[in-house]
Amino acid sequence: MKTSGGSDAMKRRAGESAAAAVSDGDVVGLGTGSTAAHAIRRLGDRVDAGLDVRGVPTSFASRELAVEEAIPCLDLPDAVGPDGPGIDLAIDGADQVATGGGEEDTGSGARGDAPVSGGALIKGGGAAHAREKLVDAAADRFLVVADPSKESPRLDRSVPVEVLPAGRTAVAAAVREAGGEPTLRRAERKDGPVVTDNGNLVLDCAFGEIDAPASLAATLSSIPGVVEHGLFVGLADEIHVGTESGVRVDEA
Ligand SMILES: O=C[C@H](O)[C@H](O)[C@H](O)COP(=O)(O)O
Repeated sequence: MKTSGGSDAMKRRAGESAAAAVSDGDVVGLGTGSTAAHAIRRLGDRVDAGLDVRGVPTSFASRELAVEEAIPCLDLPDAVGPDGPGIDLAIDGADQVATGGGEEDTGSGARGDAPVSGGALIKGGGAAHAREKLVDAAADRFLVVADPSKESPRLDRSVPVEVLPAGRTAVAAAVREAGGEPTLRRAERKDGPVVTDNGNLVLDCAFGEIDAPASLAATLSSIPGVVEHGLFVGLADEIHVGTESGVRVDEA
């Protein structure tokens, strides 16, 4: 599984804190990335100890880890279909977490019409954001797990945008039109681009400081050829931040 910056001990504290919020009988969205992996491993320990849960993986990698941990899995369509149990909570990492400020705006991706300030996220460093957004948005509660290196008053990292392969030049042009600079994500250990679990490509789009994440989310969602983007606005309920000495839990 991909790892990123930040101390692994802090990521582990965050993951374990979120895993502790899972109750017997829950259906749990299993996020992707090095921080969510700690939550999945702790859930695996709890399953070993007799906890009855079912996981809904957000990627090939999180499914592999869940299988390794003997966590029974459900596919998303079965979990949220008419006869499905739904998803009680999702636990997922983030590449950047807004700690506050920004315009109060709403748009595509926001849950309800709550004003947006802190808690907006950039996700997709592992190119898993399309399925992550489906699972995280479907959950009754979405717990973000992070270390302090992810926190920022304003979002300013590049926004991953998953695109249909045939749409990549048209989407890139539309992103430039919207003030962004798109870069096709290239694979590190193969010649050529990163191909997502869904068979698509990723454009990492630099917009500088993002003052109005919901407005930008709506703009990106409206571009033909965009499958999903990594701005998660109005979705997070709690942020579990692992620190040097423990865990801080913030309401989003
Ligand atoms: O596509 C990947 C996901 O959005 C990850 O949750 C995100 O990149 C954070 O990963 P990590 O916990 O490894 O920093």
